Amino acid sequence: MALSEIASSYTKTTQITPTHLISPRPTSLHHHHRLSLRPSRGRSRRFGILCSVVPSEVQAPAVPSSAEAVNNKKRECFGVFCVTYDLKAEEKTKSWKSLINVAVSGAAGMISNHLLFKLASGEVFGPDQPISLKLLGSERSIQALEGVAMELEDSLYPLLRQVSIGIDPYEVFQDVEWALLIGARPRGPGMERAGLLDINGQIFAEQGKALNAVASPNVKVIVVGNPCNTNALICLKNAPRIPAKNFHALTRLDENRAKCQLALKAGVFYDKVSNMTIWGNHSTTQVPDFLNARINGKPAKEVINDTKWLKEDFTEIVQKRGGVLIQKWGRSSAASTAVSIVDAIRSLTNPTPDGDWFSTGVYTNGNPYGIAEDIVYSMPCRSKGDGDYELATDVIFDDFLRDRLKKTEAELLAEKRCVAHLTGEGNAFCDLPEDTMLPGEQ
Ligand SMILES: NC(=O)C1=CN([C@@H]2O[C@H](COP(=O)(O)OP(=O)(O)OC[C@H]3O[C@@H](n4cnc5c(N)ncnc54)[C@H](OP(=O)(O)O)[C@@H]3O)[C@@H](O)[C@H]2O)C=CC1
Ligand SMILES: O=C([O-])CC(=O)C(=O)O
Repeated sequence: MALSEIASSYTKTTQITPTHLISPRPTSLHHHHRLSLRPSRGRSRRFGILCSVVPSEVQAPAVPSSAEAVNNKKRECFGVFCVTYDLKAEEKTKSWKSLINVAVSGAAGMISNHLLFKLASGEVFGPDQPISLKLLGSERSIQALEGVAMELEDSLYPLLRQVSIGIDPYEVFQDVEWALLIGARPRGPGMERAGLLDINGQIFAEQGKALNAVASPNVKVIVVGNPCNTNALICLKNAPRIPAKNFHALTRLDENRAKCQLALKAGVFYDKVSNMTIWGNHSTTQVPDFLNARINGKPAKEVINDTKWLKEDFTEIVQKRGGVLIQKWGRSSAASTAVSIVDAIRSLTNPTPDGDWFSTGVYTNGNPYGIAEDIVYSMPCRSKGDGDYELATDVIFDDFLRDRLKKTEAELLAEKRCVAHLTGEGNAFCDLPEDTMLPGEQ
């Protein structure tokens, strides 16, 4: 069924005024006060049109001044999210699945600005999958998050049943079935890689603890914020209740970039490229595997027949694509990263086409490739479409590939030693190789 059909298939039936559901906007005084405090629990704001049907999650509003009260009376809920729809009365929505809760951190950032609208449209989880978006921000971004929620409102997505915003992961991650962890501090001038690992590691340690405490027990977690492999490792180590297998570091953008380059070189459209593995770290040591990649079902090496280009140019182009883009755009890939997050989710929620596989950074725990255990390393995976995956075993290796796999493994092991204080493994010891860089750094 087309989304437009679904949209026209139900009617607004009830106007409600849930004064108890949405806290008043903070005054600048409130805001200033909050800046000096650790974010407290109970402060997420709901923008959902379903807000009327989940009374167990209501929260008490802050006590406003009388002037504020008058003001808030007029704007106690955000337009369309103050209206509820009578889903039960509508025949077509009966075929919808039950609501899923999806958390997005860094929700006011650039990647999220593309991703959220894809999630809300149905293109990610399907046209019969209503969705609740739970947006995690910070004191810095709370106003911007309201703006994001307003834009979501104005988009009139029929499947978007609820939007809530908050700054406390323990609240935002409540019952989430997917957590897309995008927010992370960018590396500033003069900041050591070790410093970046520590600062972002602390964010992901806290978010891991929060997921452990309140998320759905089988939540799937995709870590995007860099350095994403080690952030994912920190996150899963802080969430022992959740299977380690459920944590992913996003390397799908690298896979997509690699497919594009092979297609360009071979003079084919990129849908002809399959079995594209990115091995290892989402960094400049990542290994885009041209040995196992296929073009029109044939080994890429046979179709391209230029080993020098594959070993040197192709590998480096993919490793540094993010940096070149930053030089052109003045900021890192946002739209294509959002697309690759969609691809990553869809690869786990749809069966992998026969013979093909996809790349994702996963926890190494009994892998058949001889890669060190207990790190998050990107590998070739297949899914039945149930959210889970298995490692592909029909993979070949040669000396060049083995050598590269070791190098990216060494980098990840060094990153792991550097964050031992955040994974519960003792004192950190940072001896990062000098060439350790994000794809966006050059
Ligand atoms: N794995 C991959 O393939 C890719 C990963 N990335 C990574 O994704 C992340 C997000 O990128 P993008 O959306 O473009 O970035 P933006 O700068 O647009 O947004 C990042 C968000 O991170 C949050 N943040 C958390 N902690 C801090 C902090 N200490 N200082 C500043 N901001 C902070 C901010 O949100 P708030 O204030 O709400 O916390 C901000 O909105 C980055 O780490 C980037 O390197 C980017 C491209 C590809
Ligand atoms: O380094 C960055 O922030 C951007 C990045 O990961 C990429 O483009 O692959």
